[in-house]
Amino acid sequence: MSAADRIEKLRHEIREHDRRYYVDATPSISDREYDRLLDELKSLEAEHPELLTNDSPTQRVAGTPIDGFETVAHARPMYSIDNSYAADELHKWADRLPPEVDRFLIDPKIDGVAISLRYEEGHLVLAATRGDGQQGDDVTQNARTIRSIPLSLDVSSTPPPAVLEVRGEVYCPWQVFQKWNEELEEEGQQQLANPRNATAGLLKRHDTTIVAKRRLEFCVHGRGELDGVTATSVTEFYEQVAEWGLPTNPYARTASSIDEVLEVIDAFDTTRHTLPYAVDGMVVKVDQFDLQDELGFTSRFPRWCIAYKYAAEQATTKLLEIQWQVGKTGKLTPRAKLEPVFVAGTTVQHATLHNMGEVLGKDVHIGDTVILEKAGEIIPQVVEVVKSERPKTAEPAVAPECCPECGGSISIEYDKRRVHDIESWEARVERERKRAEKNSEEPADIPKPDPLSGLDESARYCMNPECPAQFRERLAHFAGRGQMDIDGMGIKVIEQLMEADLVKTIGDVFRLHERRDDVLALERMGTRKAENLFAAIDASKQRGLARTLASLGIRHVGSTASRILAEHYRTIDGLLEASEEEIATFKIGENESGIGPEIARSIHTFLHSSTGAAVIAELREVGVSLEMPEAETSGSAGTSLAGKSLVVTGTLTKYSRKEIEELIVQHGGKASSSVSKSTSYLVAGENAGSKLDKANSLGVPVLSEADFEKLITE
Ligand SMILES: NC(=O)c1ccc[n+]([C@@H]2O[C@H](COP(=O)([O-])OP(=O)(O)OC[C@H]3O[C@@H](n4cnc5c(N)ncnc54)[C@H](O)[C@@H]3O)[C@@H](O)[C@H]2O)c1
Ligand SMILES: [Zn+2]
Repeated sequence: MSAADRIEKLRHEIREHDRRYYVDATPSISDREYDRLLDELKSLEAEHPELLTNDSPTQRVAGTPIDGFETVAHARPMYSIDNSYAADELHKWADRLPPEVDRFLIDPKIDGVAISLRYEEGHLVLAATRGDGQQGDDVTQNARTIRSIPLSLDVSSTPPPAVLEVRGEVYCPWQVFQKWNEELEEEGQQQLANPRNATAGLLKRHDTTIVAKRRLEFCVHGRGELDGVTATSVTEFYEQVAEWGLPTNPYARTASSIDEVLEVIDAFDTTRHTLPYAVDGMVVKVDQFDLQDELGFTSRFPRWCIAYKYAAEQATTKLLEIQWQVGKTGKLTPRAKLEPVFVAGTTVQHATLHNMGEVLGKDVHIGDTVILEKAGEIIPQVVEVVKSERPKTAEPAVAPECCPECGGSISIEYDKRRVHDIESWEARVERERKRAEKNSEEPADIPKPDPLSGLDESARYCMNPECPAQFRERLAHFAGRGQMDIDGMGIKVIEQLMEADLVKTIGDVFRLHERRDDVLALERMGTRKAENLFAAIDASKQRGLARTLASLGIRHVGSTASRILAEHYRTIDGLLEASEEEIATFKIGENESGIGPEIARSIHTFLHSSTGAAVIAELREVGVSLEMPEAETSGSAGTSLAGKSLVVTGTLTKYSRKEIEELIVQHGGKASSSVSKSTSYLVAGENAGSKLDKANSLGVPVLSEADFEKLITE
């Protein structure tokens, strides 16, 4: 292949990865692999400067604004940061700086999403994502739900500047990330690769209540347009914004030479593993603003700033076997069994391979030497196969043609995007033909997508409804923590119960006490343990509709969806009467419920299938509660303000501005800064001024603090 062709191919591939990464938040390759492609392109372009074009991915900040959000131009562009992986790269960077630079600021590189916050006269007026660096998406409504982003600045010690634009990182703390992934797993959905994808995916959601639920955090790390800010260095700037109530990273340090910088970086490699959020490197900045301004920017990066990325911890080991595990929905997941190896603090013996498409894509053979990586991810990943070390006897991986546990038949799913591309091809060609005809042009060539192949396989399912492996996994889920919470019914006991033919259906669990002697006859059971088990089973009958639904392991119907459904329909009969369409479209106040067609189809199909009907009948018969207790509402504060837009003005006695605005959001409302016809209420405190006049003239209802409290406690 000629250099020109290779360059074109790389650019095409990189753009495709950029789209997956920045727009869809579902990357298909690791960052390391991506960086390798970009490096190859960079060096080819360096060898062939005549082929360099300014639309090359090496020449611009990647990312594009997303459909459905308003696009906003940044007052000052938002750049990416040049990366380095080794000490000598940092030295090289420092060698190019003017000699006056004698102070660096180093702060942790939190692995989240860059955002710009604009405060005018102390009030948050705009939150925007980086987008392509020149233009981003207006995500103000989503940003307002993040608790560490003040809606107005704290001006008790320093008055606010006319304009304060801070740049910073929105991120998803480990705890939130883990809980979220557990929920996805429970719902049989694809898990999130890392906290950064989680954050990126969430910020582009249109439903602020979903965003509010996940508790993202924010931390300042840079500046945009400023008017009336006196800081002359990053250090001073951080101090100043902290006074206004904006969070900065407590681990920011200064150093006066690159050697000192490297010491800070080294020391932090240990600390970072103890933090409640993901840190993948350190960012080194020239501290003084005047020197930063003098240095300026390249097309993609500031010259006064560089990121040092810690190497993801990797290890090399041998892949012994591929095991196919059957999940509760029948999904078969390939898992690599490995020669035990120590990586990032733990001994690893297994790594996930996700699906057959990925196994084929990585060309995994049994007996291969593989490189494992534990980057931000908790579960180690097989990054690549070392082909040069492949033994002659190595066998290519094959997917099972039937369920490895029950022999049941298999159904295969393919990458949805590819299926769509293929199915829509003719229509796209036709559309282009019509468009061209109208403009009397030649239609552009829309290449026919390749047919589906094994590489596109995204999942494999055992279709046998009586598959014992599926039942075992379903039962473990049913009895598990957060679902029916049946203490003493772990996987081992479940296996024993199934083996002794004591439990063949979920209803059997609740009839176990009728077979006391058989239960007592199980190995390692004993009277005490059995009594505890019976008591736990009995107690679980009162968990209520939401938890019972979630415990059934219906695809896409996890704890969140179950709670929303239970709160809306109150009883199983209410839910049984609802049509699929009704379930997909009912509203909470004026808001979307968050259920949507996919969940609706799944729950409706289940409830009206013979299996589903049988499960419900059994649960009723044994006395499991299938109602939502009256007193119980959702974990969030409530939905009394759902779909309402509120403006707060004047001085309040009980709440700060930030507190009341948080309350509004917690109760499902929107806190806006200006009164218009669409404002639902104006909450007015002492000395309310022009906003009160405007509300009165527009006929917007005005609430006192007490009225407001009544509204949210109703
Ligand atoms: N896997 C894929 O398909 C794929 C595709 C595209 C990009 N990527 C990856 O994305 C990365 C490029 O993304 P990028 O342009 O956002 O660059 P980056 O993540 O390497 O670094 C720049 C970002 O760091 C953030 N940051 C965090 N803490 C900071 C601090 N204290 N000070 C300043 N900034 C801080 C800012 O948001 C800034 O935008 C590369 O590592 C690449 O591997 C992967
Ligand atoms: Zn099976």
